[in-house]
Amino acid sequence: MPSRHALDFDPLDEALKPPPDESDSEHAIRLAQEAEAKRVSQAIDDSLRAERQLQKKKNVVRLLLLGQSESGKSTTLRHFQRLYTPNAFREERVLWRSVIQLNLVRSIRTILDALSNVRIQQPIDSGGDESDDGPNFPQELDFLKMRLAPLRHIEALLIAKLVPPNEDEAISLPASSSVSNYQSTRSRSSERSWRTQEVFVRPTTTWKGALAKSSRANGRPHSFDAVTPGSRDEAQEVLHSCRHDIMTLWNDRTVREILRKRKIRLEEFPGFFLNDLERVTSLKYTPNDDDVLKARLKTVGVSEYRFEMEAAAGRESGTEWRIVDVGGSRSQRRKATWVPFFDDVDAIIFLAPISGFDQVLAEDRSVNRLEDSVLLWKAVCSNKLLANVELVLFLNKCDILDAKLKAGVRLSRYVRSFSDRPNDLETASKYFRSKFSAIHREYSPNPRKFYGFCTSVTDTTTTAGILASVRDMVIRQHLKQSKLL
Ligand SMILES: Nc1nc2c(ncn2[C@@H]2O[C@H](COP(=O)(O)OP(=O)(O)OP(=O)(O)O)[C@@H](O)[C@H]2O)c(=O)[nH]1
Ligand SMILES: [Mg+2]
Repeated sequence: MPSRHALDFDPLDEALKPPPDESDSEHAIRLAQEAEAKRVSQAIDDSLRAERQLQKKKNVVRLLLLGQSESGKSTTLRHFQRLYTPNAFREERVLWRSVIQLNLVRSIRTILDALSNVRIQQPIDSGGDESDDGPNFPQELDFLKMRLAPLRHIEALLIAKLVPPNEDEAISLPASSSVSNYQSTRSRSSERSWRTQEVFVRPTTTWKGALAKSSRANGRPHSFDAVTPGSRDEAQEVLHSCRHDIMTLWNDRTVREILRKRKIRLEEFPGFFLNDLERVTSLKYTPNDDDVLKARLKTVGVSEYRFEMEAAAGRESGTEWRIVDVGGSRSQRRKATWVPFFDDVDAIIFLAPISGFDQVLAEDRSVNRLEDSVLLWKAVCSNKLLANVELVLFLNKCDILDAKLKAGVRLSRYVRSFSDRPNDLETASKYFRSKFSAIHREYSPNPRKFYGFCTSVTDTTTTAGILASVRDMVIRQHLKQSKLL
């Protein structure tokens, strides 16, 4: 058993103990020395912490996605996920089924509402050609509408599934609009009321998690089973049972003619799946990569996606990427939302959907989409906080621009300065590129290189190559900035 003396004795205490005969002045000197030693130790700790933070900063690449609503920011983010964290992307694909179902249901409602307004106002004809099945159509339409009525219930069900219960405003934001499309319908409030609703989710509410939870709440054993292929999914069952009627509606010549007359080009709407009906309404449907890129879910707030490239190698290994995706509608662009992310960003991908030259903003129907993009680009180029940030411009939705021009829409009608140039994709995209490049040159506070790409970010093949070039450029810029730190 240790002696009492051994337990009480602490050699460290003994060594640090003030000498028994310490004078007052020696006592004061000793206290001052101890305080100085504490200060030095604190300074070393602080410097080590700062060094660690700097190191951390050096290993984080920050990329910000900017552009107006529906410009393709979230789609570009999903592309990054698909390319650089393919396993995680593949695992989450199945969760997009509900979004795609909702996109489809909304397209069907667009058609039905467009038809009901025609019917109220005048008997349906097919462009003045009275010989067609026009006169019988209203009655057939009524039957079709009746048979498609369960889709309303499905829509409510899907919204409840995607949006958390306390998110009242989650369906109250406006949807896509084309100038000519809405000119003729502006006064019809009933038609507008539903079309001006777009489902959005806040990244912070993690809708993917909400989906998983909702299936648990239904008493099912597996968290993702509501969306697991082969399992029971009420929305999918209803869509499957309505598929013939949906096809009849979408493929009807008179319906197409009415949509054409109303200048409702559904194919150009975000979240368009009517051309994939057979596949998307099948009971075993699981979204593929293209479907996930085509699905539309508006962003409200800010979402940050962090990842280390799964195939990271060499100088990139250990580098964490943080891609920030913001909501692009006007209410989302307030300083408080966007500007905090300008701070230590390495590069910005700015998306300008050049197909929007004949469309107005969903949130402000007095503003042309192209004009809005140009003004936003000017503001980003001239922003002093971003003076040393590389700007990458995606002139996006080139596929839609191409289709529009091929369909005979004349660019010069909306963009006078385009004048009598050939009305084709190549000429138009070159023209826009030179305009955006001139703004970049003129408004950048310091000279910087212009990176401009014509993109269709829903196209997996072409976008993969472009994102690889962007990735290399961003890494170079990041290394340059790190050296300056
Ligand atoms: N055809 C085509 N569709 C595109 C293209 N880029 C994006 N889309 C579609 O346009 C819709 C809107 O894209 P998002 O990526 O959600 O737009 P966003 O910029 O994130 O919009 P907010 O979240 O409202 O700010 C989606 O349905 C996309 O699939 C493109 O180049 N071509
Ligand atoms: Mg978005």
